[in-house]
Amino acid sequence: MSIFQAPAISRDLPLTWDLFHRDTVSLARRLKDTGKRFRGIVAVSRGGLLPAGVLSQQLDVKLVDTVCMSSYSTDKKQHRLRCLKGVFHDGLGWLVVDDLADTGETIRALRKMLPKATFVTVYAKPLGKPWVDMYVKSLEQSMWVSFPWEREPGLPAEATEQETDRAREGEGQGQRNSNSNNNKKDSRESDKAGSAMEWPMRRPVLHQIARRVPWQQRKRGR
Ligand SMILES: O=P(O)(O)OC[C@H]1O[C@H](OP(=O)(O)OP(=O)(O)O)[C@H](O)[C@@H]1O
Repeated sequence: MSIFQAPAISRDLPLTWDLFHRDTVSLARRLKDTGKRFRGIVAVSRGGLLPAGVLSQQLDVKLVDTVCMSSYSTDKKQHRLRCLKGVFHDGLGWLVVDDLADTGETIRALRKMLPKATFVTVYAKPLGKPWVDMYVKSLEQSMWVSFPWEREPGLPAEATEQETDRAREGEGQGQRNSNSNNNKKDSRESDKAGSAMEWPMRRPVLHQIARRVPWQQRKRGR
């Protein structure tokens, strides 16, 4: 497994719904220009759910499935990528959609599951680009992308993760955690113990890939 170097956070990219929508429609137009028709779309949950909805409309593809990926920290400070729900075909004729290819680890893992699929993302960073067939916008590796669905309605695009958490929890419950890295890590570790890990009941976990990137160095600059 590759070891990725630490990208320094230089600036954030706060995306609005409108900009995300326009970028995803651009992706759809480029896909249409290829003349390729897709029998179905696989959204990479969670970030791929939103672009998949837009592409489903734009490309008039009504068959939509998901693969559900989760990454979490281990005691050895490694990061593992786990497939909570996969699909059981080779991807022929399918379009796999995610919001962002950051280190490329997610798409790289999914290419093993769906070797014949076409992989697209709306945004791609340098380490992620080699793993996708098409993307719309290139981002610096150090950028932290704040997607609109990760914030609360009414908060500005520049809202921090802490501001989003406070808005979700309401007044009086105190600040959950002053460190946004820990916020995400906590939620991922709770994923590890959650009931979603029970899927699929009678099949082995499809992909367990060691993530050797220290959390602070990981995608979106978090
Ligand atoms: O190229 P990579 O380094 O693998 O990063 C890209 C992945 O990271 C994000 O998901 P995240 O792990 O934040 O999970 P989420 O979509 O459930 O929030 C994004 O939606 C991609 O799936």
